[in-house]
Amino acid sequence: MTTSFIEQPNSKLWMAAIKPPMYSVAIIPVWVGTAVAFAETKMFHVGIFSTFLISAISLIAWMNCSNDVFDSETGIDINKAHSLVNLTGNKSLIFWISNLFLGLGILGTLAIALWQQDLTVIGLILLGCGLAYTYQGPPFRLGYQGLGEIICFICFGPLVVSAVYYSQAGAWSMTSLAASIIVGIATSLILFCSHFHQAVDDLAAGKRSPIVRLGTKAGAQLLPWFCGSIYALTGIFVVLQIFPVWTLLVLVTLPLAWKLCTHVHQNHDQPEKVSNCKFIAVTLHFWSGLLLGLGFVLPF
Ligand SMILES: C/C(=C\COP(=O)(O)OP(=O)(O)O)CCC[C@H](C)CCC[C@H](C)CCCC(C)C
Ligand SMILES: O=C(O)C1=CC(=O)c2ccccc2C1=O
Repeated sequence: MTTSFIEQPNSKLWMAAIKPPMYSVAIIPVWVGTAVAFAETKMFHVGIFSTFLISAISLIAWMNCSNDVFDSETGIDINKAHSLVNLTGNKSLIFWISNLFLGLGILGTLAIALWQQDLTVIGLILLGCGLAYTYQGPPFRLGYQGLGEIICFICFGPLVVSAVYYSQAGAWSMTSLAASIIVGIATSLILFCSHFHQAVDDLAAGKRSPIVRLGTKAGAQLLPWFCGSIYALTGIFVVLQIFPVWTLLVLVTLPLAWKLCTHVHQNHDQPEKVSNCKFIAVTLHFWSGLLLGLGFVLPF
């Protein structure tokens, strides 16, 4: 079961509701897309980089606030003390705050489009926002059908990394597409891990997450393949000379991936023990993304 309403102090619940570590999922695609663009064009537009970073953070805030609003309508968050809607008791306030973040995120990317005199970036981000809405918003709620990981991969991988690359270089790149696959997988891994401790509540609320569909044991067995694909693909892209050899720095995160897989393997059916695996996945995503980007920038 998820956290009960009486177990934790309010400040802890607010931190859990705001989810500060989760904002690294906004930073990494912007960093990697920009690093690949710098490696290929030797140019770096600091204004576009900073604007993209602020927009991406606003869009994650939109996703997280609106997630609590939409989940309050299905009853799935009834036991979730760290829901912003449950904490404030004011769904419409959280709804309007989420819209404010969405507006900020879109305005930022619009500014980049105007800067570039090209609507490509705003087009890609609007597509990402539309897909993100289908994950949790009515009438779609595709996350409830177990499609969240695929949506997450497309949005945080090819869509956003390509948009960031384009915002810097004004063109497309095979290397950026290859890098986006790694970022997309590492981000979907976070969402996948976030379902282990919620399997019982999700099943009761009719949410067929991949862990509800597979069971926690099969989910734990799938995890090493999921993590392994990050390293295997990086190696393949280096051998194919799509990535510089320095991107093998990603291998430094292997102990973290090992920690994640063994922790989930041992505790997959114990919600209170496995619940922190999402944050191990966030750490893995952050360091693998940081080192991947560094691998592109270091040769200069
Ligand atoms: C809110 C998300 C996951 C949480 O879902 P869940 O309902 O399981 O959570 P709780 O258990 O805490 O209730 C994130 C889902 C991500 C989504 C599939 C894709 C988001 C796309 C971005 C908005 C696109 C822009 C990204 C930016 C970096 C430019
Ligand atoms: O609250 C969560 O579980 C998640 C929030 C979030 O913004 C995100 C973004 C990208 C991948 C996964 C997740 C979450 O799991």
